[in-house]
Amino acid sequence: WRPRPAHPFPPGPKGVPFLGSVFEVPTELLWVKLVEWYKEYGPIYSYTVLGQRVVVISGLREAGDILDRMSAKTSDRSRLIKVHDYLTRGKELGLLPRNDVWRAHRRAAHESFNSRAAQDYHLVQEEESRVLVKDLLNHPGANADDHIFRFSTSIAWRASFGHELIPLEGPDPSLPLQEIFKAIFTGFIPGNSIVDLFPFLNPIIARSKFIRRSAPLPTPLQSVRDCHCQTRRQVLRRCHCLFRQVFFRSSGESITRRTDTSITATQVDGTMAALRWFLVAMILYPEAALAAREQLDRVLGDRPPTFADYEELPQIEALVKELLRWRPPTPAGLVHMASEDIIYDGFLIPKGAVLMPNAWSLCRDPSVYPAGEAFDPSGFLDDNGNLRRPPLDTHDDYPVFGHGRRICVGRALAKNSLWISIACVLWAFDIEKGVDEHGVEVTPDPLDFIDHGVTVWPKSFPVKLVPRYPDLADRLKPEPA
Ligand code: HEM
Repeated sequence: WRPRPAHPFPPGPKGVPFLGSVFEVPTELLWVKLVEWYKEYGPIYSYTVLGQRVVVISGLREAGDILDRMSAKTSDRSRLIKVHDYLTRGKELGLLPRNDVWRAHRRAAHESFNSRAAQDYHLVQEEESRVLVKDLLNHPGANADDHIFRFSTSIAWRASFGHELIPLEGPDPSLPLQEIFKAIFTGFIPGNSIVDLFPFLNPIIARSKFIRRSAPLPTPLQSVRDCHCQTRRQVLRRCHCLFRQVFFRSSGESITRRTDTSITATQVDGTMAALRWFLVAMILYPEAALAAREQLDRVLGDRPPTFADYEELPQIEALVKELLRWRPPTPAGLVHMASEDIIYDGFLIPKGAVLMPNAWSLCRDPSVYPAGEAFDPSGFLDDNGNLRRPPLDTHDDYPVFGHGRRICVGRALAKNSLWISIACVLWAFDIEKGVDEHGVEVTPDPLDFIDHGVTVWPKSFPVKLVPRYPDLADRLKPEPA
């Protein structure tokens, strides 16, 4: 028996006794349901799944109040047993509870990826973007998704482990990661695993080798980790990467052993999703591509962009912001957990409640982003064509990277990867509709989503990239020093 709380829980769907909303919460495209409920219950609502209260936050002001300003009480993570205990064996930074181990990992990752440190990866990102353009030029038959995958994993691999560039055709040490990402991210969705729905089963599962063997991950995860361990010592001394930072400046080997694939998984998936949506947006909204291209041509003439051009190309940053707003790669956000009881707007958010920032709705908060469903980067620019001052609670107009003490630690690196690759592709190509195997032109459907667990991608579609310069390959060669 528990005393009736003095404050009510946030309103929301009632579900059925004991089970709550377990039958209403989908295991795929979760945010679609969250948006539907937002329209019915408002920016703060809650539901339960098997006794677990989930509070969904869909307004920027509310997210700022609860997840940023009350971060000391709202930056824990609920324990996802399947992913944390079995798939990643307690080595996923993003899943660690708010304890000293998490703080040490977070510090190490921050040292390596804060906005100043992220500049150390500029050369890698510029090189990778030129390789992306070159590959798109030389392999027009290959699926654009393959190029985007190569680009995203290669940067992640180099930034995290100091690896060499991963070629489009050739040995790719990151391949096992694809399988790992899918399994990890699927496990992130609340209610997606039996052991998380019925935690009392955990002791039985923990003792049963037979049941645990059905978890798909340990072998590839182990092999990827072993690969880092072998190459790490040789490459670390001559590269700039997260592991070097951690290995030589922080608490050493114990942390590197623990951090491994988690950081790579997050960055690859988010960047990949965003670049796929970029191609969709450029085909459906050619006027946005045109505005950015005019600025590129005016500032650069016919040479490819570099980070030195950053200040003079606000159109590109506006485009990146709009891309992440229009199609947030993680539309249901990543959940936090309340570590204390909180009273907010007269409602009780109880200790242990799962806090879910509904990124899809946050990115469409009408008080700040009136463009809603349309793709319009000009909303981020003032009358003089400069970036507008970001409104309160938007994290520089990037609400997509999360909140409070859990805010994405690699956001500077991610933004830079998107900025330089988008600038290079727009400078190099006209992006047009491709044709299917019957020669029929295909218009990508912006509402055809592929659920990849935490991230959501557009369904694969053909795209035609028309080089804007006959001597594009020559123009990509680095200038002689
Ligand atoms: C477009 C690309 C990316 C997107 C959309 C994205 C988004 C996110 C989001 C929504 C979170 C959860 C924040 C929260 O709990 O409030 C997160 C956490 C995290 N991100 Fe990213 N991210 C991206 C790229 C990256 C990159 C490039 C890195 C690493 C270099 C990275 C590393 C992490 C880590 C380690 C966490 C967990 C932080 C913690 O729990 O303390 N992410 N990211």
